Amino acid sequence: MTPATVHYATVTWDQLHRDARQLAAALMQTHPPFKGLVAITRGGLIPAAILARELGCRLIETISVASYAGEAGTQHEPHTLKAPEAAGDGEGFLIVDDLVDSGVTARYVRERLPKAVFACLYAKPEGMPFTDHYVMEVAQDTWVLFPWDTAPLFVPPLNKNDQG
Ligand SMILES: O=P(O)(O)OC[C@H]1O[C@H](OP(=O)(O)OP(=O)(O)O)[C@H](O)[C@@H]1O
Ligand SMILES: Nc1nc2[nH]cnc2c(=O)[nH]1
Ligand SMILES: [Mg+2]
Repeated sequence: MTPATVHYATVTWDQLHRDARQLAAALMQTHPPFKGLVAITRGGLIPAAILARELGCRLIETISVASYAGEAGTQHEPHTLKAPEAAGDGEGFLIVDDLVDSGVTARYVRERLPKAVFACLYAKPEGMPFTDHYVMEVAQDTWVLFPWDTAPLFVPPLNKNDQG
């Protein structure tokens, strides 16, 4: 994301659950049963839990990827904090993340699990080439606010004289 980001898209728990179930249905139609899932922490954890329940998968691996800024003007460089040992080269596994934005995280993980299928809930155009499945496209200049990023807040009424 660039500093020019101006739009936000709020995703509720209900919406996220519906989208994850829709993704599960699409995956069941297009792939044989998966041996297991690899959740990209942390954002992929809750989508992976919902998919695991729907797909009947009990083997859940994780890969923890952290990104840090490179030299000024260069793309951030991911590195692995925890490798997905149980997933081998990814054959028979489904990689799960919440979204692809620049695609840097997805590309990095796919290089390490070249035979795995990749799925996420939301995809921005730059990240789309790096995912096999997604549920909804989001504009590149939009920041997705997940339910775990937000909390309900009091909003004053438009009529400031009625603070009821
Ligand atoms: O396509 P990209 O530009 O790489 O962005 C997408 C990644 O960014 C977020 O994770 P983040 O690294 O912020 O960590 P988190 O999952 O722990 O919140 C999100 O969960 C994706 O994993
Ligand atoms: N929460 C959140 N994390 C991100 N990481 C990269 N893009 C996004 C986004 O749109 N929303
Ligand atoms: Mg993430």
